[in-house]
Amino acid sequence: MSLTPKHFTLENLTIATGVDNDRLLVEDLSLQLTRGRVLALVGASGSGKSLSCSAALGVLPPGVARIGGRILVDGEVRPAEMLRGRTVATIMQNPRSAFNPVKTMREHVMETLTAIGRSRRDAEGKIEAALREVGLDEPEAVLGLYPFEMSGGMLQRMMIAIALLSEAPFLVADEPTTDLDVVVQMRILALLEGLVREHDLGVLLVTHDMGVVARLADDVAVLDHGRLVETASVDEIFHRPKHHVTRMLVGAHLARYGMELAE
Ligand SMILES: Nc1ncnc2c1ncn2[C@@H]1O[C@H](COP(=O)(O)OP(=O)(O)OP(=O)(O)O)[C@@H](O)[C@H]1O
Repeated sequence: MSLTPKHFTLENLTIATGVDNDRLLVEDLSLQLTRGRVLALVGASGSGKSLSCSAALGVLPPGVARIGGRILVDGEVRPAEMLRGRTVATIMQNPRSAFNPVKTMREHVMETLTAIGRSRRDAEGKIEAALREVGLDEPEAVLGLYPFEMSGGMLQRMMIAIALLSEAPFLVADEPTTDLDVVVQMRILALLEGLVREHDLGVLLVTHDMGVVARLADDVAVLDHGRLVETASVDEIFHRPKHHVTRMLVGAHLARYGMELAE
């Protein structure tokens, strides 16, 4: 595998649960992330977006298993667990639940770096720069804070800073702005947009918000009941949606602005 991989691929992923894994939750899903591009994964609640992310990160919940498919980096098959944190970083929906309430930000940063086998000495000089880059302007003070001393927006910035420090070329962002108020949402989206460009990140962005898709995504994959029903550029998805689920998602978004989909 090259040191700076270009592609992260989920190939024919099938995820199941139940006795003998007889209930399929995600079926034959193939997606490809490319450096410098944002792929939005959209679909109704329960369509399998989060489980697909978890499978990509090798962290499926107990009782749920990947029963088919593989993960490739630049065409080479890799175990998801080996990639997590090193090749693929993650930011999640509820930043508060992602942090241990009795640990400071510095402890979180150090733990993450240790977990992915990065030298602390190498990273030490980069920590303050990473915090500044995500808009945490007083890094020394922030590193001494506990989660309860920080707002949701600050915690999300911190989670993004930790992802940056891992220097992973790919990022899985599962509903990264859902729990934030609208003003903070806009700021976090602008931050992510800049970081994708600056660090040439390949991003899988899970969202139910087509406004976020319009703002950040280059490409869109639409899931319905665990199956991929449409993949296209963001422009195609908004102007020429084909599948009825895509049409419904885009139509619902336009309706918020008093507009309708052209027939
Ligand atoms: N731990 C679990 N055990 C069994 N079934 C699960 C588990 N987690 C999720 N599921 C089921 O898998 C399907 C997909 O769930 P998933 O959370 O991936 O959907 P989603 O598209 O992310 O939904 P949302 O937008 O509501 O987060 C759903 O039918 C859900 O009930």
